[in-house]
Amino acid sequence: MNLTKLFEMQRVLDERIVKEKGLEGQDLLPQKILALQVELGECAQNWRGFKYWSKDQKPRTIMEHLCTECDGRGQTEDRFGIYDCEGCGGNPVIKTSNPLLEEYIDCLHFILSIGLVDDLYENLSIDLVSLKTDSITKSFIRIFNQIGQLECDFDAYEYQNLIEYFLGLGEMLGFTWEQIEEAYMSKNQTNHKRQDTGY
Ligand SMILES: O=c1ccn([C@H]2C[C@H](O)[C@@H](COP(=O)(O)OP(=O)(O)OP(=O)(O)O)O2)c(=O)[nH]1
Repeated sequence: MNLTKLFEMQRVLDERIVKEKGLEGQDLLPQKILALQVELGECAQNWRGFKYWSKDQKPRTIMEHLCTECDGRGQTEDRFGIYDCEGCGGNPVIKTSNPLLEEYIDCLHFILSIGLVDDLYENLSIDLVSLKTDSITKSFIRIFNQIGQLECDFDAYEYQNLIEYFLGLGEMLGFTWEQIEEAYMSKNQTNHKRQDTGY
């Protein structure tokens, strides 16, 4: 797991956002902390395993995106007959995505971004481990607590704990490091494209 490369990519993205939004010199740490809490909540929402009151506790790991030209029917119709849709050629599922992984990756962006504040990440120990608890629910709670703890004591010790519990959560959710890295690269690129198009 090479976090150095991800920190460098995150730095480029963050500096670009700050420049393009005219936020130079502003302390964005509170916003980043809250953004991480929100994304972590969205990640839990897509995991769903804590919803003991519901029959539907299945993680949202596959979402089908349907062709908009035929509204997912695969076919179009006119007065002469029914034809395969020109947009999708009759295969209306144009892509699938993994909402749970995507929310985890948004969290990773903000965790890296927080580590870049005051160069906190430079004091991380080289041997990062992944820390687990005895359930995914408790890992989510642990990470929420750890974010609060880091907000009180903004130091490398609390930051390292946050990363290590977050890495442990990724494993407990079934993600490999290769999957996480690839998804990070892809979302990082999307975030750049958003800046290109004035998001
Ligand atoms: O300084 C920043 C600010 C944002 N991001 C990234 C993190 C995350 O990948 C994305 C913001 O989250 P999301 O993609 O969910 O955007 P949103 O604007 O919150 O989405 P929505 O409009 O769906 O609420 O921007 C950074 O990397 N650095």
